[in-house]
Amino acid sequence: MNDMVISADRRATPRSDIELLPADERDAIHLALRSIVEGTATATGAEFFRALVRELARGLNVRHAFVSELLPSGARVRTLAFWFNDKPADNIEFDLEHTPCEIVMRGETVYYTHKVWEAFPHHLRLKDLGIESYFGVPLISESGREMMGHLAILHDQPTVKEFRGLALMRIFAARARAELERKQAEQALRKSEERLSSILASAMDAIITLDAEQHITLFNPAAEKIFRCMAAQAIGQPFEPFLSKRFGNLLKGYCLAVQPATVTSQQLWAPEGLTARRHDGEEFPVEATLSPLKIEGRQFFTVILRDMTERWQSEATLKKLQLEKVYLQEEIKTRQSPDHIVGESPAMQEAFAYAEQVASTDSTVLLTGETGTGKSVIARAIHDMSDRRDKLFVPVNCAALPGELVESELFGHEKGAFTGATTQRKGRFELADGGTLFLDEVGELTAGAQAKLLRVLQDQEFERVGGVQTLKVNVRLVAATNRDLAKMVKEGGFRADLYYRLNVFPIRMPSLSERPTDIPLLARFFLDKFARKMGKSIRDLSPRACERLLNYPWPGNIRELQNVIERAAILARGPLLEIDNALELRLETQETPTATEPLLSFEAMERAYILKILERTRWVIEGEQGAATILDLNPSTLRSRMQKLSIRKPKLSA
Ligand SMILES: Nc1ncnc2c1ncn2[C@@H]1O[C@H](COP(=O)(O)OP(=O)(O)OP(=O)(O)O)[C@@H](O)[C@H]1O
Repeated sequence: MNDMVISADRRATPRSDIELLPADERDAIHLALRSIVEGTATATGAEFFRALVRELARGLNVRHAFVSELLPSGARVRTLAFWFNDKPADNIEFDLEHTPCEIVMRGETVYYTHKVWEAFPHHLRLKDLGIESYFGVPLISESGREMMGHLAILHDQPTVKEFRGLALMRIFAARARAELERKQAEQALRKSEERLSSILASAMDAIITLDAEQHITLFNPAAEKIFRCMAAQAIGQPFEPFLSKRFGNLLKGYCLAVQPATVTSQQLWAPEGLTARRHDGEEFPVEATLSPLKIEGRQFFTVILRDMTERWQSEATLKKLQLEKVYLQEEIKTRQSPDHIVGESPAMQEAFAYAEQVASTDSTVLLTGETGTGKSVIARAIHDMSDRRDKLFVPVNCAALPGELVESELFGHEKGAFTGATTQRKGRFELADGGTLFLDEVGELTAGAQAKLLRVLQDQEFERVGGVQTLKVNVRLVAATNRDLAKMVKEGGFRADLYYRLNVFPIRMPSLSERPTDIPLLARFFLDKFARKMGKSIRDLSPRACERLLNYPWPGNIRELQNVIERAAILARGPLLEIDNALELRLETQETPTATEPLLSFEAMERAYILKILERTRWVIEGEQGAATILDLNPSTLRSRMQKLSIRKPKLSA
């Protein structure tokens, strides 16, 4: 039988154990104690553990000794130092189950004076190695709550029952525990430092700490990148040169205002619009938070700062793209430009040749001509033929913009420039940068907008409404008007200087009546377009329709022709397109009375008009071609009007 002793008294005071020994044993123990103390005195960390097991084995005259650390699972230990067969050995890790160490780990001091292997038959190594005696002391944390590891000695000889070395082991277990606690604290600190430095290193934001004098004490890798300055250069330097004046003042004020007593609740979110300065002097927009920090009674400040340059740029690009998208969508909807520009008449060919010549230059073009003559079509053709064709063509109808908004629409506005200007907005000049701006109905511009437009034409620069920053653009201007600008200038309705600037290269679009040969061409072009769109097979214009179109003066020019053909195509039933009577009626209603014509009363005019219609319809009142349909009256209403106005069918025309 082996002799096993388990001491229940964990807190026995080892030194007093020694004092109780007989003098000769006490001396021997004191000698061993001194040699162990001297052998381990200067060592710390791993070196201490190595010295401890060595000195312990030598001092107590045993062959093996180790000190271990309990692993987190609680079921295994790893040696911190291992003395084996009278010499140092590599550390080992082992399961506690079926070992005397398992009992030690429950907090007991354990010793087996001989045949320890008999008590642990499953632990084959004990027998193999010829281990006879075992002594183990637990390492319990200072708080007494945590099992940390153990200190053990093993020997290949039985030992005496009253093995006094146990007192020594208790002394050194306390030392080993203190060293182990220090090692674990160091490890925890190292881990937390690693975590902190990996947070600092991986942070996208600059993290900077400042001391009370606002000198930099920490500068993370993101700060190095953002400020283009190495930490080694920045640390110890004042932070002020890295900030714009406004930000610098804000920081100074903040540091002064922070009350040490309420230090934790005084975080500051720096307002929008702040800028900082890179090491090379470049200023950039930032967002930042400032917070106070107390370390060991000393005041520090943390600045977390984000470079907003890219975000602002992306936002600006996004805004521009969104604006462009809206324009392009609008354009797709409204653009009715023909697949090709129809017109073989000399007048049209001449206008087109001018457009072709001027397209490749950056000259301002002024398109004049009656409404519907194709000024917008030519403006786009000039853009498409120019080198700017890959950039935007931005059409603006000046007549469609309310007077008070025209300037902000063209030149943009700053936030707060006027009531309702809640955000900054780019104008169409900025949008058209690199491309072409088409100002339709330019004669409708307000005086303010005329002045600004003149400046852009002269210097290619302007300010947004409410803005101070001068913006430069590269825009080609094409303007159009159906008004007589020269006359407007004379009458004071249009700036003369602007007129001359616009009139650099005028192209007059001929009216349709000036190019009758184009009428059938255009009519067929529109007929083909609408018939295809409506899925109708209309082969051609009827000869009568052609004649009618040629005899009509087209005050609304191509737009009107297009509308007439569309209407006729809707009504068409056969393969040949007919133009209904409405065209003649348009003509008659549009005829202006000449000065020699007598002025009639309303009733006399009504009578004359109804008569005229009746003559045209050969006195047919009802039906699709009848006078009532043309006059948009109920036939019985027309009859009663005729009766009232004494209109009777003449006998001759019966
Ligand atoms: N040469 C052409 N060939 C085919 N279609 C044309 C031609 N010229 C104009 N159009 C068409 O006629 C219509 C009117 O043209 P546009 O809007 O260019 O006239 P405008 O002179 O600018 O009119 P406004 O002065 O009223 O603005 C458009 O639908 C256009 O597509």
